[in-house]
Amino acid sequence: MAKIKLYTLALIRNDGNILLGMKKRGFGVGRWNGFGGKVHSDETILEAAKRELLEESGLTVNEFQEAGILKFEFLGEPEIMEVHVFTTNKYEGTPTESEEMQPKWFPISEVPFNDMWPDDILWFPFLLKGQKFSGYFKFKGHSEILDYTLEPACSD
Ligand SMILES: CCc1c(NC2CC2)nc(N)nc1N1CCCCC1
Repeated sequence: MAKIKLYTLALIRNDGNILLGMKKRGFGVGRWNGFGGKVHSDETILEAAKRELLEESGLTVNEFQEAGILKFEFLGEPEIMEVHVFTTNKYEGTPTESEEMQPKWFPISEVPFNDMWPDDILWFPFLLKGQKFSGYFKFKGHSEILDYTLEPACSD
């Protein structure tokens, strides 16, 4: 039976810009991404999203918008990664480099998809339009999408 592991991913907006972080080590190193990570057993998904964002970027967020849910399967691996994606333009603090991430603001028109996870270019349009989405991706390794589904999701 596939084991589902919960993750968070937060994308911070500021007018026409979006905050991304260059991953400095570990899973996804060398790629720009939102801020997030594993949900611990003693916290809610929202608490994890806030904690990971603060740890990785120095920003404090009290109000997240649910943007969507992404499920990832990797060929040959039993674990399904379920990523809860959040967005907000209400935050406090200044983006600060952490051990994990080097943050940088990008104009929406200049999102560096070539240096991001390959799925991102597919679901970012939903996020940028404020249209909730639900996606499932089957990967071979960390760069090849074998197949996927992606659709608008109803709010509740
Ligand atoms: C689940 C991996 C992943 C991803 N796709 C990967 C090919 C499967 N895309 C994006 N943007 N973020 C991802 N993570 C966000 C939560 C922390 C871990 C990395």
